[in-house]
This record gives sequence, C-alpha cells and structure tokens, in this order.
Amino acid sequence: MDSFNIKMDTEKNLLPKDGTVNYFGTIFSEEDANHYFKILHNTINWKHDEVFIFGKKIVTKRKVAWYGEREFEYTYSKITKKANLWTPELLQLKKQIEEKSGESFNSCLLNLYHTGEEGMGWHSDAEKDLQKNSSIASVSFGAERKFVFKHKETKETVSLNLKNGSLLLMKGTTQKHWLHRLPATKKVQAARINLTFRTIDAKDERRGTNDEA
Ligand SMILES: O=C(O)CCC(=O)C(=O)O
Ligand SMILES: [Fe+2]
Repeated sequence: MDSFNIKMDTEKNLLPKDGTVNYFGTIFSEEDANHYFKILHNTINWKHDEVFIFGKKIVTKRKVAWYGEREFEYTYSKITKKANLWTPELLQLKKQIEEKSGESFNSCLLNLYHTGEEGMGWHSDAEKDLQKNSSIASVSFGAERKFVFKHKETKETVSLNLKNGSLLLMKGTTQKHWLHRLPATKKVQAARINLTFRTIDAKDERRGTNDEA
C-alpha cells in the first residue's frame, strides 16, 4: 500500500454522523508494542478503580492509573483523583501520538484488563474536567479486543477490533452523541493495556489566564 492510500484510510470516519472516529490501525511494530506493554505493566502505578454504582462503592477488577504534565485533580464517577507525573515512556508515547494525530494532550488515563473477562461498560468521556469537544487518542497494547460505539438517540452501533499497537482517535462531538464500551469476553485470556490521551481543562490554569487579562 502506498502512502497516499494509508493517509486515505486513516482519514475515513467510522461514524455515520454526529462525531468523528479515525482508526489508524497498528502504528507500532509488534516488537515495539510488546516492549511498551511490558514497560507499562511494570512501571505504572496501577490501582484498582473505585466507582459508585447506585450509590454503592464498587472496586473494579481492572486496574487504572492517571498521569499528566501536572498533578491535575480529576473527578469521575464521583471520585476525585490526583494525576501522577509523566514517566519517561509515557512522555515518549505522548509525543509519538501527538505527531501521528496532529493533536496535543496534557494527560492520560490508563487501563489494565488482566483478561477478557474484564471490560468497561457503556459511557462517554465528557466529564467537566475535560476540554469541551477535545480529541481523545486511544492506544492499545496486548490482547486484541472488540470496541463498540452506540449512538445515544438512534442506538445504532459501530464496532471494530483494537489491535496490539493500534491508535484510535475520537474527535469533535463524538462524546456528546455516542457512548462506547469494551465488552467483556470469555474468548480472550491475555491481558491488555489501553491508554487514552486527553486534554484536561485545569481550573487553576483557567484562573491563571484570567488573571493576566
Ligand atoms: O480500553 C479501552 O479501549 C477503552 C477505555 C475507555 O473507554 C476509557 O478509559 O474511557
Ligand atoms: Fe472511554
């Protein structure tokens, strides 16, 4: 495939309306992807996630970690967390993803799914701490998993498989109009690590800008 065709493929919008999702396929060689999987598995400050479901605190089987360029505070599912500072590898990955996507990011949420039986339910990533309509870049290492979008009103769905070393970009109004999930499956035994690079609209940063004005 020549470079023209590769560019055309990544510019294809997987959603029929109300948002833009581009799948770049594998952007890392298998060797590099496996290397990153190992490094992230061993160096990230993984913790079981805590979420509130119907007012009850649940500890998830999947592990999460939250990193950024500053110790951002970030609230989701009613729990406030403080970001860890970038590790050298995350900073390296962030730069590569920024080059590929043409976007910039200041934080990253990481998920570790130990087996296929761990997944993530329907949600959209439009928390108030995130910059409105900013892009989210999703990078996957390890086991290939199915990923599904569902339109909030029409309920139409779009599915794809996220490969080891792949990049998926969710842009514009995608979070406003579409939910997404990572279905649990008994067919996958191996572990997977997912990174979602995001842009936090930090409150103290906004205040700083106002002070100068
Ligand atoms: O693991 C994935 O591919 C998705 C993770 C996700 O949707 C999230 O962290 O918000
Ligand atoms: Fe998400």
